Amino acid sequence: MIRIVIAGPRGRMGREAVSLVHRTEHFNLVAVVDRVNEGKTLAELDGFPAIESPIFTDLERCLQTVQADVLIDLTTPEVGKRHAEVALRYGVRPVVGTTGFTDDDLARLTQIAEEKKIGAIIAPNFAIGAILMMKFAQMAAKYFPHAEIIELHHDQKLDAPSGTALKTAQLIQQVRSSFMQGHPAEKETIEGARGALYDGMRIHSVRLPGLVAHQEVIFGGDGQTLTIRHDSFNRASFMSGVRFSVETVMKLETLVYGLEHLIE
Ligand SMILES: NC(=O)C1=CN([C@@H]2O[C@H](COP(=O)(O)OP(=O)(O)OC[C@H]3O[C@@H](n4cnc5c(N)ncnc54)[C@H](O)[C@@H]3O)[C@@H](O)[C@H]2O)C=CC1
Ligand SMILES: O=C(O)C1=N[C@H](C(=O)O)C[C@H](O)C1
Repeated sequence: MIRIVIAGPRGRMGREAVSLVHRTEHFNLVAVVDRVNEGKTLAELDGFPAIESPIFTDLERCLQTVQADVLIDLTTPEVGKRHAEVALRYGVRPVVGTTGFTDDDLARLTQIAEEKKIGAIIAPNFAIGAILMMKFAQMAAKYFPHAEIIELHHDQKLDAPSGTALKTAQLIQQVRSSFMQGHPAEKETIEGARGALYDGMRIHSVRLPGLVAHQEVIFGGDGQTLTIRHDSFNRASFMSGVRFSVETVMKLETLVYGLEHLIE
């Protein structure tokens, strides 16, 4: 039995994760961390099954009160960073889906995980199709070094570019020489027209109601283009990756950033 705390249970992802943990026989939801509702149980909140998991508004107090193995964090960038650090310090393995972490954040958390010799997973995307899309993009970049990333998300998303787009850009960067794409003399007549710049390649972020989570990587070569696209149409698409991460983090002794390191 893996004892789990979920932070952000009332969010779009958090609700799916509560349902996943509830229906998985060897998972036990020992508590949740919410912004409000201290002292209640999940069962008292609208739209949740009859789960008696206590609600805390502070992760430290939660981990001082309940015994947990894994923290699933699905909150906001600032909260997610703080939660991952607190969990590691309490010997609880973080599985973080929250995006918006910088390289410095990842380095600090990696150091703590190594000091504590416990596993942690920070996964910018839990959907298997998105992980394959990133892997295929990295393969393609060896042959097509000119790439632009277009990520498209719902308009309630806080961070831009998405964690997935940043991860994709890093994977492409690893297999191509650094260079600036486009015409050396190009000028934006409206600021931002060419998107964000990551090591010479452009990332474009679309935010619209109706979208969930989508990404296209377009590669250009001599007389041809190649487009690799992934679409998540609902948040259930992320849940097999959350389940896999919870099971896998129990066997790790360091921090892994991205599920592409864990799937064959
Ligand atoms: N890795 C992946 O596959 C995926 C990652 N995400 C990421 O997960 C995060 C959450 O996304 P959504 O569920 O769409 O957002 P959301 O806005 O629906 O949910 C966030 C929840 O966090 C809660 N929260 C805020 N501060 C808190 C605190 N101090 N303690 C406890 N809870 C707190 C909010 O009340 C809210 O319920 C985002 O960073 C998003 O980018 C989203 C989808 C997939
Ligand atoms: O906020 C979201 O919705 C998503 N966030 C993650 C990201 O930033 O890449 C994963 C997925 O794209 C959905």
